[in-house]
Amino acid sequence: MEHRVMLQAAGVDKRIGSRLVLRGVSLQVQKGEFFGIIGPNGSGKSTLIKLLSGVEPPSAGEILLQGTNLAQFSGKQLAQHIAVLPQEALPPVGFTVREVAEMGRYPYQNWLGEERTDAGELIDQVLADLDLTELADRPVEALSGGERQRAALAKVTVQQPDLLMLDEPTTYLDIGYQQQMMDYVRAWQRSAGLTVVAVLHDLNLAALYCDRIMVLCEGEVLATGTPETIIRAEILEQAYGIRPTIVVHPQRQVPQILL
Ligand SMILES: Nc1ncnc2c1ncn2[C@@H]1O[C@H](COP(=O)(O)OP(=O)(O)OP(=O)(O)O)[C@@H](O)[C@H]1O
Repeated sequence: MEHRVMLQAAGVDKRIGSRLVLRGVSLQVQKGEFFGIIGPNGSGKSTLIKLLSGVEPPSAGEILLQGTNLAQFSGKQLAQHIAVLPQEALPPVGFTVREVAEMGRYPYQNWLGEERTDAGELIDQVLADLDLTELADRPVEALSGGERQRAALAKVTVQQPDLLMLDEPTTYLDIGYQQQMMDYVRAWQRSAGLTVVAVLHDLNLAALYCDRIMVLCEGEVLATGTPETIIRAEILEQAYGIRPTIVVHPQRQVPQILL
């Protein structure tokens, strides 16, 4: 059956020790949507990404991927659908850029590490698209932060997921690389109908790239909506305790904040 909803969470709680870190979180991400999650430090964003990607189970509630509970997928099956680009996208040391990209094929390989189709061409293409051809044989520990982030992006691209999750993907990047990375993900979203769920700290980036944004605050959903409805002084004051000035981006017509 064709599902228009890619990912759904219903009444999700997460308890860590004696603390309820997430409380009654519900969300629906449509296929092909760019969905942002924002919120102050410690509000539960990374924890939510762990649950949404199936790394950890919720303590209550359920999470469905195209209508099927995440708990019903094996790790390898899940990896054919969902790729996660973590905050510290530092691929393991001792591997070359090409080897790191090849790891993205893991969900399609049998226990001997063999794949039914040859992914060599795909890997070459992705390395070229990300400007990594020249660096393909370089060990990842000999890369700059921005290059390493591109190597990590190559790996998740080669994984060919339907759903890409980003946890603060631009944390260690300068503004040039931040924009490059977000543009790359958006181009992929538009060309392949990729669904994106991204935790973003930068509210201006969130407003520029997300179709909808959810605000998490102390483990609960404060609001969900388009950038225009979310990036507003009242909501940001409630979430972050600041009252920024909001202006409209002169070219893109989305809200941007000034501190
Ligand atoms: N393994 C753990 N043990 C105990 N507490 C934890 C653990 N993981 C997370 N927490 C707590 O859960 C809360 C939410 O953490 P989480 O990392 O999800 O927040 P976040 O919104 O991603 O924060 P940040 O923006 O700072 O990355 C925090 O109070 C954190 O201290």
